[in-house]
Amino acid sequence: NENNNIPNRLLRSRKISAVSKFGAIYYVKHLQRLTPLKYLILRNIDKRNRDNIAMASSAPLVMRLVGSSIKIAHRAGNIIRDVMRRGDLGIVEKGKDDLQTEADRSAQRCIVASLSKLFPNATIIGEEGPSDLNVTEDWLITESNIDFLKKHKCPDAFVNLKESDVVIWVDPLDGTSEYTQGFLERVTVLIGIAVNERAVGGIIHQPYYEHDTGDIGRTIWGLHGCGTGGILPVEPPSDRFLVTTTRSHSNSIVQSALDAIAPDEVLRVGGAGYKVLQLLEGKAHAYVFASAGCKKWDTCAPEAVLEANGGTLTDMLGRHYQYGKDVSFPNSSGVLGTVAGVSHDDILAKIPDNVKQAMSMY
Ligand SMILES: Nc1ncnc2c1ncn2[C@@H]1O[C@H](COP(=O)(O)O)[C@@H](OP(=O)(O)O)[C@H]1O
Ligand SMILES: [Mg+2]
Ligand SMILES: [Mg+2]
Ligand SMILES: [Mg+2]
Repeated sequence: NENNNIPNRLLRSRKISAVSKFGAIYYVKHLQRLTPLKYLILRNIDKRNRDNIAMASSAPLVMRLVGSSIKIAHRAGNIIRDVMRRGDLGIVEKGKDDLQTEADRSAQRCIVASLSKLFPNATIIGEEGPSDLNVTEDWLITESNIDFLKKHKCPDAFVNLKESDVVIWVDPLDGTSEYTQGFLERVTVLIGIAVNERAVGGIIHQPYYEHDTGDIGRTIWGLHGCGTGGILPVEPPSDRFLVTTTRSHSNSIVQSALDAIAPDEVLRVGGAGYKVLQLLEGKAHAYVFASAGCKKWDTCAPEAVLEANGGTLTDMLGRHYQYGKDVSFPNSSGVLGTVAGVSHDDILAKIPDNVKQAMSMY
């Protein structure tokens, strides 16, 4: 389980490092307290810490992007829980059915400040617009997930990737409406990595996911050519066809698409990130949203994670969205996601012309 207490952990690793450096002196001075065995253990921990720091800074760019984003999304999740615990959500209405809270603002500041410090030449676009990046040390995450870096090799396609070719799409809190109404499990933090217009990497952090052990929060990642982690994907049932869609942003076109597909059951839940997690967990076969409401930051990370696991995410006409730095934000032709093993084309074929027309108007 990931350690939430970053300041303490830093403190501990600094202490260990100091003991290791001055170990000989410490050993002479505190003979009774620090046995040779303890000293050797501390020195080993220090060496491991230093190896990890070296690995985190020398790994290929795309691996550092994913490794750091795993840590950063986790920190943003802590901020989201802190705001809720304090109770004052600071809700602002950005537009119709479109809220922003203190958690959206603070989580974005933490994510964008951390990413821009680590990757100054990448383009970073956050849902909440330009943020004040002058944040406390506590919100500046410079660590990387070492486990990810150690266990995975950089896919060949990204070996020569340049920072200036990367666009990072940040949704600091996906499912704001659910957050304000207490459907907390559906809240996610989304960090999507785009290269050459395509969503290739993504992090979906779920701050309120409850593990059987009682621990809270999980982080799912996906990278093209590398697979997914943080979740054990489950296949959906073979005897029923289940579709997931919006809870709070439905309209008649959204409903026509669902009627035409005629699934055995429609799950109405909030959050683009959460709906893709439902696909990976075998709770639904398809995510169908025939509306222009989602934006690039809603789908970049979920698309990359779903596709890294063999699924597909496109618009309602079967086209992949473009995620370059100059694209417009709205996903104006809707969202269709399918899990590995489900035919995307079969579902596309069922979408009626009036829906397709409405989705290609922009
Ligand atoms: N009609 C609409 N107006 C504004 N935002 C919309 C929208 N339809 C979808 N969205 C955005 O798309 C995301 C997923 O929507 P839904 O939960 O309805 O499936 C939400 O992201 P945020 O919560 O990050 O703003 C939501 O705001
Ligand atoms: Mg929003
Ligand atoms: Mg969102
Ligand atoms: Mg959001």
